[in-house]
Amino acid sequence: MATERALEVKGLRAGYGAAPVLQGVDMVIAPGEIVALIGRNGVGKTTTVRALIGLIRATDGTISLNGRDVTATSADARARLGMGYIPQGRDVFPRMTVNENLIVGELIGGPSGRKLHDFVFELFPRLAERRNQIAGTMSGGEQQQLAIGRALVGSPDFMLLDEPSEGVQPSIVQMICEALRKIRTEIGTTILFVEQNLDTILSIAERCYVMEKGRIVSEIPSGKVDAANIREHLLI
Ligand SMILES: Nc1ncnc2c1ncn2[C@@H]1O[C@H](COP(=O)(O)OP(=O)(O)OP(=O)(O)O)[C@@H](O)[C@H]1O
Repeated sequence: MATERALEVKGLRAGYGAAPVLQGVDMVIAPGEIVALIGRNGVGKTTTVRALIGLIRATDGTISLNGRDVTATSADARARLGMGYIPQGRDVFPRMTVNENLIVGELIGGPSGRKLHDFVFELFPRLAERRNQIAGTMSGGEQQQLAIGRALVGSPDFMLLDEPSEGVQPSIVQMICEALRKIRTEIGTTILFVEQNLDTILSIAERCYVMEKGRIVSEIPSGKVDAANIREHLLI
């Protein structure tokens, strides 16, 4: 039976070595929601995403994906259970072509990955034109599109993006926002993204979690996501 909780995080604590960063993070995201994680610099947004996908270990608390406790599983296992991750700074394979990057992503997605390969080219026609180009020679915006495409062909139920608009020119940011909306509408993917760019948040977030000092301190609910409510949480 489908769960009403794509992601449920309870009392999550994590950090780097002896330095705790997350001090008990709680969040619940419904299937198909698009949620922004916002907050000032250094409050722990990237650390939250890295703990959710399993790149750093939880020292306490639980993470459940579609009702299944994944707290103790590896990043690789979480990817196979449906978590797709687009890190800050893109991180595509720079010496491979666009096509080769997508084929590597398909290894996680299995048979449905191949169909999504074509969908990626529909979402991002620029990638279709440049399918044989070496990824490292493309612009930052094109590499961001490819990073999203590579995660998408892994056929994730749940996508996590860390500052997808960072270093990307505004016209491409709009295209990326449209693509994320389309991914949700056409495939039903749940999306959590860390973002500092007000326009991007206003364009796609249905709800926001506000983070301070390693905790979620408030939520901007659906219908209240506007510039006045968000701006105060974005200042450095
Ligand atoms: N690899 C690391 N080793 C040790 N401390 C780290 C490491 N990465 C981040 N930190 C520290 O963890 C805290 C939270 O950092 P994090 O990157 O999660 O914040 P953030 O909210 O994403 O900030 P920003 O908006 O600047 O990216 C900061 O104090 C940071 O210095």
